Amino acid sequence: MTIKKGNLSISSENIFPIIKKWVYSDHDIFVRELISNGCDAITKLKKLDMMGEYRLADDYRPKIKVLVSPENKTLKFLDNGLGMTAEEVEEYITQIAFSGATEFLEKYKDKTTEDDMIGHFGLGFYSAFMVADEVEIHTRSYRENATPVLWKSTSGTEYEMGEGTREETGTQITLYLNEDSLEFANEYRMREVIEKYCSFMPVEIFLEKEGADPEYEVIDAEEEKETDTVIERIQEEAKTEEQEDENGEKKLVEVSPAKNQVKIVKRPVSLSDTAPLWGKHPNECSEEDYLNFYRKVFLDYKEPLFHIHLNMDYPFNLKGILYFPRINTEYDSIEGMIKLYNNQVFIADNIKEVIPEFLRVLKGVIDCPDLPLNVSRSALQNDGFVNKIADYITKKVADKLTGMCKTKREDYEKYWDNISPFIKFGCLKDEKFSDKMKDAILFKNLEGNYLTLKELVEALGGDPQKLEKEAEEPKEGEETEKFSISYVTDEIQQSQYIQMFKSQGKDAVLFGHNIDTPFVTQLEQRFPWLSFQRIDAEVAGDFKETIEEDEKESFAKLSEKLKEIFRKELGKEQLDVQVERLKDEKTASVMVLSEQSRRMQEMMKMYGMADLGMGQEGSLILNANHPLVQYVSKEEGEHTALICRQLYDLAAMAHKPLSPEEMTAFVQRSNEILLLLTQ
Ligand SMILES: Nc1ncnc2c1ncn2[C@@H]1O[C@H](COP(=O)(O)OP(=O)(O)OP(=O)(O)O)[C@@H](O)[C@H]1O
Repeated sequence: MTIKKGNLSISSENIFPIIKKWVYSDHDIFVRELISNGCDAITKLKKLDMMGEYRLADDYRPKIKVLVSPENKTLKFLDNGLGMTAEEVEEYITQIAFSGATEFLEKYKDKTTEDDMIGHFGLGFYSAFMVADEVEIHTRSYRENATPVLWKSTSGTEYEMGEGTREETGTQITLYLNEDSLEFANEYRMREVIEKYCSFMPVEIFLEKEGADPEYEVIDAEEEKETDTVIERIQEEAKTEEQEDENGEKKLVEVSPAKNQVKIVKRPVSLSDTAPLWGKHPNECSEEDYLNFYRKVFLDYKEPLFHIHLNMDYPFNLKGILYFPRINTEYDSIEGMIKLYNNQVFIADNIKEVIPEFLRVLKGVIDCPDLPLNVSRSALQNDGFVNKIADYITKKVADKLTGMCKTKREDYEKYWDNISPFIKFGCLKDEKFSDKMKDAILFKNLEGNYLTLKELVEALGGDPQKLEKEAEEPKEGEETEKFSISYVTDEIQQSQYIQMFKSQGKDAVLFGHNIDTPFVTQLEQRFPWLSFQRIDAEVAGDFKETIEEDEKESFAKLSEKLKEIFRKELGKEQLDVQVERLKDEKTASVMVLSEQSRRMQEMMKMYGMADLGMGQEGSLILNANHPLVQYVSKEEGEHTALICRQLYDLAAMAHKPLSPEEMTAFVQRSNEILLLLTQ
């Protein structure tokens, strides 16, 4: 073969700045490109064998080898795939690969953000020049009597091609690393990159350090395999020990039997699992398999709650496993990780176009060979096919959850506190998901039982049938009668109200997460006859005794008097004070804030306007049945001021935390009260 020289249609001045920019973001991606080329070459050779166009040797074992050499500053990728003839190198490498690079350059030269590229597919072989000053290809085609080829390029824009020396079918790509990329000649760094991109490639991948001393291991003779390189056969004699028996006589006892062992060259361990769990049928996978897979992929030793195995061939090909992680919301940030693969080749984490936002708190893997990955992100967003994938994933997750709620209710309830924040988030983000989930949203009541909305409405004496109907636009002037459901956001702070509820046989639900506020707003929009209010929003009618007609006048006077005294003693002229006769005799005072005002306050807090003094103070409700209130209502006594302030603080505390000054005053006053007891 004559030596051929050539020039590529791109110049180093225009391509390198772009390649370099690319290098800074995903500078390790060339590993994926070169290894997946090797995988493709192997797949093609196996196909030729299947079609009868080539005969694979009986002991053929497809494999990719990566050799690092820190001394020589080289990196080699070897595959036993189909190899290339000189014509093929000319066509595929010189023309296609390099023209691919030109096309890439054309496409991305005006793009400045990383976001515009996804997966970086399409640059393939050329990506080697991101890290190498010089690249060599030694290849030999599977064709009979094929001449080996050596191709090299020192600049990425000029090349030289001639006859090579490779004897076996397949390809070796050698990278002479540039000074900025020497890290890739480090075995540990290379292992990390291969594990990142190639952990599940369909071909075994072995990493070795060139020229390293071989490592050995000793195994039992019966474990020896034909493929092992035996260094030495070891016959170990039985070991004996002198021991005393129960009669005190010394005897020789065998402590380990005679063994036949073999010293072999350490068996190489593939860095890729060629048959990942997601590709198997769910029936073939045990819980243990799912758990081990989770640990291996996410290095998370907390057990996930449960998983969903996605497995479909039609209308598109998609497989994957999604795990619901156990989340300690107090300490962990809820950040999931969904790894996207294309035919077992890792593409990227958390691609937002494919994985619906609310599911990005999950951990999992998705393999979708049909995904168009060589297009820009903006194109992905508008791609109907990609949207369908996201819809499908959402639907599957909803199916699994609703199925579990129906058939494994006990488990589902156990998981509920953990999974409810993201399910609610999903409902807020995705109407279809919200629709599907409507009978699988649980509400925890004061007894700690979990009820669906239907069960809850029924338990509270409402009509669950009404939930079947979506909201109808209320007619003009029409007032819908509200069905009110009380909720608790802080069991400790609101314990006084809970106590009142319990004593009257009333129930409420527990909402412990920020997401609950927007979530109930959504529910109320959907069912305008439903209204949620915090347990301290009002003192409902059933907690009060009715004031008889003939008492009304004197009761009004009493109320007026108490209002005046309290306002004066507290120095709060605007304070709303209401006097009631509460059935719960233990309660002297409570604070209420209407649901509407509270939501308004929360909203202002969210927008950072809490300090503008627009927040409303609650209303102080006094129980005229309580002796302390009765004491205050009598002519001004010695302790009136003390009692007024203490009753106010006690009521306010159950509502919101006291300020530091208020707290100090409260503690001092409490001590004063205790002192009075001692006198
Ligand atoms: N190790 C190899 N063995 C045999 N052929 C190879 C090898 N590496 C590259 N080729 C040939 O060179 C061509 C160009 O490779 P390149 O990686 O640039 O693009 P690609 O693999 O076709 O596409 P992609 O952009 O998805 O990587 C390949 O299609 C293949 O025919």
